[in-house]
Amino acid sequence: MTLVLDRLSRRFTEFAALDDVSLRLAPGEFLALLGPSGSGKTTLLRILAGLDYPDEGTVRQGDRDFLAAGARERNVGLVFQHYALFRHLTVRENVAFGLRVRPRRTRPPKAQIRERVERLLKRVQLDELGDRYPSQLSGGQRQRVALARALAVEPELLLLDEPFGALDAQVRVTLRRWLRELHEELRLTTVFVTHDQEEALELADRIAVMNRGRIEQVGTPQAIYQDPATPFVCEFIGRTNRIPLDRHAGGWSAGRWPLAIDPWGGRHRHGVAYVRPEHLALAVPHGQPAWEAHLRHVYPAGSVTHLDLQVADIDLGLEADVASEDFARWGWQPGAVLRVAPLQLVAFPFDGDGGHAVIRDRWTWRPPDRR
Ligand SMILES: Nc1ncnc2c1ncn2[C@@H]1O[C@H](COP(=O)(O)OP(=O)(O)OP(=O)(O)O)[C@@H](O)[C@H]1O
Repeated sequence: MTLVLDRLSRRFTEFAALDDVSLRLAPGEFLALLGPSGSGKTTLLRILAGLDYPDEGTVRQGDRDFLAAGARERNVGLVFQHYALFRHLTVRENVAFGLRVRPRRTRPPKAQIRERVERLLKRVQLDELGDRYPSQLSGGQRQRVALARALAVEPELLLLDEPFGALDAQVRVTLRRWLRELHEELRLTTVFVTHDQEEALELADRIAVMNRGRIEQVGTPQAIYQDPATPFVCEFIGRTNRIPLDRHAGGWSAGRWPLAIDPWGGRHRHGVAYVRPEHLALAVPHGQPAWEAHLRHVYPAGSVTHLDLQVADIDLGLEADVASEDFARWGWQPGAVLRVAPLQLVAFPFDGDGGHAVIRDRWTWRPPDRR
């Protein structure tokens, strides 16, 4: 049943760790909470787990007041970054722990516990290592044991707080793909906390981007990347170029490059455009509007080449990405002058005193063939 989080706030002394957060969690969905350190991700997860309570707001599951239930009654499985495995118990005993400590009334018979543990060990691909102790396992293996232990109690909600945060990059990638496959098999409602955007983009059905205790945007990974809703999301997800825009008598422009229309009907004077490195055209024909950009550095990175450009006209350095094959064909060398223009962008005007972006006046521009 859908879990409805409504207007949650949590303050620590004067500081709002969560500030008016609302979110719906559909059954079987994999939601990533993504945000920088201190943005409130763990606080939100702890509230769902029953380890902390909000000062304001509700969490409901149908008619049920989710927050009124104790941590045990909520039937959640928890995995943290730092493996909280019992060192003196084997892998098998660790996985069985949550079932063994149940009151007799709800505890399954021994044979059933044994059978469930074996099934789980197979599922997390550790059936050969059941007799080992945690100290005899790699970090990745320990996290899989932690996950098996969380799954053993057959939770309705799985809460994962940076479960792969302490592992090296290669193991992280392997485990995240494995977790996604496991999720597709089990379809457990899952909330996954991470500050690693690649992890969130690859794993999640939807991402909630958090900043300073608030949710900036909730959406599919594609929507978050293609249609960022706020300047924070533009800058936090992926790489981007931030280009100031100004309105003159002749319309809006960034230096010599003009916007085709006035998106804000004359209401604003200044704004900012965000352009991803892959959304810069680099060989705009003469006669079409473009900036002249000096190619300062070239960074080959396999199939893609990153270019570091300097545009004197707007006094900005820009990053551009180009397919390495195309780059080789063009034969540019550092020092070359390229004719550069945005292919698509997201723009926000600033309010009257020029201080804050006006989020509701967000404007996206794509050429017709990219809409
Ligand atoms: N018990 C507490 N007492 C006081 N402040 C707290 C407490 N718990 C969290 N905070 C503060 O609330 C803010 C949000 O913390 P939280 O742990 O939710 O962030 P996070 O997004 O999970 O960060 P990280 O990625 O670093 O774990 C932080 O500024 C933190 O210092």
